Amino acid sequence: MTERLTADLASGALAEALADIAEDAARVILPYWRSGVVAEFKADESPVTQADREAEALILARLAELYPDVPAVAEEDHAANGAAEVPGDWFWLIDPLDGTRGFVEGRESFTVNIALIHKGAPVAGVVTAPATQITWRSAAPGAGAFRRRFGEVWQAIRVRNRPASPMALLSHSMTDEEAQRLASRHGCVQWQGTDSSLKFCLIAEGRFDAYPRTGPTSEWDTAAGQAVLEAAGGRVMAEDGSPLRYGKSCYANGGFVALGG
Ligand SMILES: Nc1ncnc2c1ncn2[C@@H]1O[C@H](COP(=O)(O)O)[C@@H](OP(=O)(O)O)[C@H]1O
Ligand SMILES: [Mg+2]
Repeated sequence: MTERLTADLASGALAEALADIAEDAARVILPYWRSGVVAEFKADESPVTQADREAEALILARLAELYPDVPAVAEEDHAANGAAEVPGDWFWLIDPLDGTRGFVEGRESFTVNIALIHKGAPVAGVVTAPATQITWRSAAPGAGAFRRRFGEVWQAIRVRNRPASPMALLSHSMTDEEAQRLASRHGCVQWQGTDSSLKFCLIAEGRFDAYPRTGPTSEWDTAAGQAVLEAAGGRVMAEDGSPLRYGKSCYANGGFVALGG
């Protein structure tokens, strides 16, 4: 069933195909940005917009066309139809618009996220930032990570060695006091608040060093970012110090820390 999938994963063609799909989803999202888009609120009180739904529909249709046998777990489908059983060894994890709150408020830091999971590990992933038109992706296993501006050539990226004054990225969803405490717990004197999975990508390209998170996230919020960061030489650890894994109960993550070099 997965012969073509595994061949494309091994050659890097899969990650490139995911990048094209995520950029097309970004083109669906962009007209809604800073255009008075209205958020509705889901049962868990998180916001959703027409842009989230249209982008997810595009991604699901394109993945089904390319790899019809691979099941998909996507944020908005999950919210509308409830928790599906965790699929088999291979599945997609999709967040069509991560950072919806910032998107609605007109900030730049929102992303499209597609990851391939194999036996609990994110083995390929792509994150696209529609507002700045930048995409980050994994490659063939062991072949690093890349970023490009839409329409330009791919550039290799890598985490930086931990500097003397490491810098943390944190969710906006905490007070300054909480953020300061969390950053210093991970040896960082400076920190910056940033929405969405962009945090993983900024560490992957060597501009920041740590992204600690204590509050809840869902697996589709982190899987693609983790795939990019790991491919760039970083890691994402659950609270017990082991790599963050996927296909957990209700697709819910506990705390974690993402680290560069
Ligand atoms: N209580 C909660 N449970 C699960 N996920 C939560 C959550 N509060 C926030 N999140 C997730 O955190 C994401 C935002 O992260 P950040 O604060 O780093 O920008 C949201 O993504 P969406 O915007 O896709 O809903 C949402 O999924
Ligand atoms: Mg999200």
